Amino acid sequence: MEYRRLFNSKSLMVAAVVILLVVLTTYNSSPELHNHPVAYSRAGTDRQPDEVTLPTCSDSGEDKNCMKSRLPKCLIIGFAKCGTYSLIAFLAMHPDIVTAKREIKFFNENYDKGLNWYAEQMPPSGSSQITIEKTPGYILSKTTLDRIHEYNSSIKLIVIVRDPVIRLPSSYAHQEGKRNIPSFPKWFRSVNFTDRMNYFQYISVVYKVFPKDQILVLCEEQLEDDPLSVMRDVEQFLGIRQAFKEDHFIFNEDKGFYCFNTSYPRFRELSDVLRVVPATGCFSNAKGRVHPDISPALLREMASIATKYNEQLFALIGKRFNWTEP
Ligand SMILES: Nc1ncnc2c1ncn2[C@@H]1O[C@H](COP(=O)(O)OS(=O)(=O)O)[C@@H](OP(=O)(O)O)[C@H]1O
Repeated sequence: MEYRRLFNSKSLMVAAVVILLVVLTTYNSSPELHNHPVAYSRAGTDRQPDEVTLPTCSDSGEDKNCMKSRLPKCLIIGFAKCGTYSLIAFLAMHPDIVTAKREIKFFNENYDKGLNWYAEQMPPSGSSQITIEKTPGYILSKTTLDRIHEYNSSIKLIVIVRDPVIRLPSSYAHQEGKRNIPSFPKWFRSVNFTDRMNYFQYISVVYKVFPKDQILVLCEEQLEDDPLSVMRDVEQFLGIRQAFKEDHFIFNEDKGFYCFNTSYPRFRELSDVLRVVPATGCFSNAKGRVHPDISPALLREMASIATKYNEQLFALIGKRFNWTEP
């Protein structure tokens, strides 16, 4: 009896020590592995990293009903003040698309947090859905684009641009609430306006890092005037079914923009996460601000600076936008 008790307690101790050693070895083997994006993507299987955390199901197969956080297969990488929010919010209505609820800024500002952290920011999705994240700042740095390429070299990228002569007043209107902001002409000369009007310098880098067929360049003016046609372009680009219909969007005379058709079931499902006025289906007042009046002379000056960059852009992407000319 004594002998058996001794044996049991000894084997229990040995088992406990073995378990402890296994746990410690696993933990110490590569403490940064799970936090380092590149290390993570190389570790494990050869698959592209689209299946990371598993909060709501334990099925590792591709069961359609298995909802889990999946990494983005498409990013909206630029440009700020060009309709990026309206674009991603409208896309969220598509049954095959799931969108991150905010700008995650992973590849530029939060890269050290690791790919697991990035995945955790994504809402659950089914295996046939595509997760999209937008951070307009991604396009501004080659390092960021290289990181995206290393993360997933076959990722799809969407860039949305806007008449540069309108984008600058939009940036100004966004800051107008701040105290001591100078008049538009003074503000314009205080910022690096040539840089802000030159989309070509940034988009040409994207074309160097990624193949052409993985890049879609859209324009804000089309999104504003005909959101359905933009949604169709994205459906085609992503290779997903045509689900958007004319009556998904309703032009609101008061707002002066297209808004969601609030009677769509998916709108009601999403309305608490979208920044919209639930009653109208329009975006909040942060979108569609009143722009400052600009003198014809300053407009001409801005347009003549922008025009050479615009021509370079049109040649690069093989399409033209109807933007202000000098
Ligand atoms: N349907 C609809 N409703 C409201 N607003 C619309 C819409 N479509 C495009 N836009 C334009 O989106 C502009 C804001 O761009 P972003 O969302 O990229 O701004 S931000 O960078 O996220 O702050 C915003 O710019 P401003 O008009 O200067 O406010 C809008 O012109």
